[in-house]
Amino acid sequence: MQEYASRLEHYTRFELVELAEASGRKLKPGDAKAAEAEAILARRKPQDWLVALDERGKSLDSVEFSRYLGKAQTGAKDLLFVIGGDEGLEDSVRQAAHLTLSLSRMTLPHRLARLVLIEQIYRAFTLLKGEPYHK
Ligand SMILES: C[S@@+](CC[C@H](N)C(=O)[O-])C[C@H]1O[C@@H](n2cnc3c(N)ncnc32)[C@H](O)[C@@H]1O
Repeated sequence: MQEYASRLEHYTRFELVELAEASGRKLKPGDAKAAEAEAILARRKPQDWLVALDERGKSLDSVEFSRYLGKAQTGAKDLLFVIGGDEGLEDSVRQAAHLTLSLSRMTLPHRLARLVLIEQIYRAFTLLKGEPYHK
């Protein structure tokens, strides 16, 4: 994560925000998910395109993903990628999303999903710049 985060600094402003899991507050699973959704949606700014990570979402190849990043840049949009906790994301987050993105049809632990995502974001920037990282 640190390696890709520092590589990304050459291309964009990147911030990793970890919200506390609401399940630690002794809420029932549904209520914990709703509390997490509220905290996620409260962070959204008007210029953000929210991208919800979910295995049931849309599959893009790396070139298609780089075009999506390019479109956000052209439209002066900030991308807010959201990865769920153990219980996944609540429907309200998926409904608010500009894109629901799948990295694979398999369910990944959230830290692994985060690592795959950041590498793909880095790859996307190298593609947009025409740099020789992507083979
Ligand atoms: C352990 S998973 C949660 C699984 C949960 N049971 C569900 O139904 O969503 C934690 C988070 O990692 C992300 N994630 C896991 N696998 C993914 C995949 N294949 N594609 C995109 N995101 C994924 C999602 O954001 C998910 O909410």
